[in-house]
Amino acid sequence: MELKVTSKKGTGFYLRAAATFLRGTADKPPVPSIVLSGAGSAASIVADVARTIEKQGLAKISHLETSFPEVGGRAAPRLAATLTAPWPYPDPGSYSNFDQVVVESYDLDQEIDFDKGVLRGSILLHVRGLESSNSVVLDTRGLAVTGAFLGSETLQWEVGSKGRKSEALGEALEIYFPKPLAAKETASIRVEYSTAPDAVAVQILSPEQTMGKQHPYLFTQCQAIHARCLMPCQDTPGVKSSYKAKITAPAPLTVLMSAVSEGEPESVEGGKRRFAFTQKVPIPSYLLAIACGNLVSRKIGQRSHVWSEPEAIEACAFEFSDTDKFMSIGEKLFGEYVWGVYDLLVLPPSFPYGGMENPCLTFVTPTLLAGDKSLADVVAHEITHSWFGNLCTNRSWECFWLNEGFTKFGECRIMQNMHGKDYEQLLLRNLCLKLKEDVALFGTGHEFTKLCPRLPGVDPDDAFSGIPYVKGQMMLLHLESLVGQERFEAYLRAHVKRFTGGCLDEKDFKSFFLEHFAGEPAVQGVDWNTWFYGCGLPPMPEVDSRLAKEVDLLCASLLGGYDGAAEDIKGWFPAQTELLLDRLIDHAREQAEKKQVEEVKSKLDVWNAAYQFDQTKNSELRFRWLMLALVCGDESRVDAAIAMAKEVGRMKFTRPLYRELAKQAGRREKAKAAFAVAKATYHPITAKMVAQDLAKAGAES
Ligand SMILES: CC/C=C\C/C=C\C[C@@H](O)/C=C/C=C/C=C\[C@@H](O)CCCC(=O)O
Ligand SMILES: [Zn+2]
Repeated sequence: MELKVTSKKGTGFYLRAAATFLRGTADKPPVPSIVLSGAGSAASIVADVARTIEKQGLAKISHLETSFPEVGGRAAPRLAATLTAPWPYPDPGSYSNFDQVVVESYDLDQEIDFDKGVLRGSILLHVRGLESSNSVVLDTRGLAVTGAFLGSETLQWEVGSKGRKSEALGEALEIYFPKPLAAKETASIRVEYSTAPDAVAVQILSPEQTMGKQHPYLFTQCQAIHARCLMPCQDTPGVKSSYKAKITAPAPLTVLMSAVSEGEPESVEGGKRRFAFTQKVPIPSYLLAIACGNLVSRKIGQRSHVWSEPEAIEACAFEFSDTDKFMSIGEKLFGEYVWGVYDLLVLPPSFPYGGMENPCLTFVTPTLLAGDKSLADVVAHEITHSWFGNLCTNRSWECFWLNEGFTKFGECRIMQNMHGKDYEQLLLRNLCLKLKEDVALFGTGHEFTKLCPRLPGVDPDDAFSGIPYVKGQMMLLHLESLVGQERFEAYLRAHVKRFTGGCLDEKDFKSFFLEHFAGEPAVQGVDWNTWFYGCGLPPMPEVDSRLAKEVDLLCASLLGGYDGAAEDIKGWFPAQTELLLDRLIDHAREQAEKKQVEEVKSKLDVWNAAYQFDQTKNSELRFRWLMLALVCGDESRVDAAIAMAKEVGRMKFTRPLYRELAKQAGRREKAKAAFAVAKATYHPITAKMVAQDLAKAGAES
């Protein structure tokens, strides 16, 4: 919520408005935070209002930003103050009362109805009281609840009770116990419900949208707070539950879950089959996953099968044949793999992420199918989540970096074991560029550039970027540089042992690190607060890589007028070519700022003749090449860029392509038209985020 302050209305007006938003009204729930901004004389109104609201105890000033934009040829002071209300629930992204009652396990029983686009059935929640409580509060979004029961007894329930509903968090479902549930007492509550056809967690593809064109396909994506669209749950990473599930689907479709299969499905009436699963390791709600389609599998390792539609299975089995190698390096580095099975499911192109670490069954995008295993590092990343994230879990989305920073570190360490230190350094060089770009996108003083941002009542999708990944990895590399690699890797194994099965936040991380290295002078001077709560870029690590130097040399030659030749990059790692393109994009952006990009643009066809970028099958290279063309203002590749944005729903590619297209008026219309067509084929999360990006681009133009 943003309030733009002008000096036409006085302090009293904005004070009343801010207080009304923060307190809420009979028909509008309170907003968790407000940004007040104003320039010139309005800046002092912003300051007055913010100070008064804080004095009244309604909210705290969580961020202040001063800038001096030019207004009418003169620099005027501008002040933006973020006021954040105290968050009344135990998790910033959930309404659930898991500080009073916890869901220890559940049994999910659902039938997939492709015709109606919903899942229908029940969930039996096994809860335990932590203190005496009258009700259990669960998260939901759009669920049609038809009943709640304790055995055969009907329970009272209410949706959105006590104003707990919002666009960002959905609607609380409060179920009242017939008598208070005492501490340590258990109860099993059954809720009957069906999901909404527009549930953000679920994408249903028509047969025409699949490779085989014969059968529909369904898959879910619950991270960060979308599990509540699938089931009433305590949708916070701070609660872990084991589960059993029975999912019924029309034959001959196969159902897969983030769990171990109970074997062959049972046939049920109406030409359907019921699949059963057990996940005995307690997991947070965001790791629940379901997929259903015409799926086949191939064994690719001791504990691993790859699943996909039949048309792609051979290509998938080849691409991911290094899975066992990653697994054994992961076990050597981080400890025993406890999940039994490690399968991969290759989804349709609309899958919104590179990979999702659903336990026992990693979901991956088909954009990894480069034909040469060069993009399988995403699998190393997802395997690393088997320890960081899935066993040792961020307590809330405000410390997401404890999942992703550790995992990025671990992924690169697996790669060091595969290809050597120099290769890990090369990856780091690429990541430094990525971090710079992501920080620039939010703006260097933005809350979301912190390693631990405040996210009360915020949909974590809005805060998502590479920052928790790379800034987190950099913090760990910094700590490693203080104690040495061997001791740091031993610490990682100790960290896994310490936090396995539980959750942690940055304070738990810090105190265990200091406990582990007690008495070690090297770790005494760590500036923890700047790492955790400082905005913008951290100190960049010194990168020393022969592989990166080769790239720098070629980049300098190309920019110095050399035309390039295929042999230049023969035998290169694709990550080197990625770095080359990233560096060219960086250069083109600088030139575009100075309105001098024509020279780079004039070289694109020449470089393409040398390196065949237009023909690449590697999605990372294709994406960078098309971005370079867009930054250069190359009209001849706009259609190719639009084609990639339409065909691939992986947000890492789709969002930057749309954003770049939308920067210029003419292309913006093309981008909007493309989105209007492609929207229906995207996953709901991609559709939501691209719509936001395009709206923002329109507003800023
Ligand atoms: C500070 C950020 C706070 C919270 C973000 C929490 C969750 C983000 C949510 O939007 C879900 C993210 C899911 C990510 C899944 C996989 C990624 O690792 C993929 C990375 C990009 C890619 O390779 O396509
Ligand atoms: Zn990850």
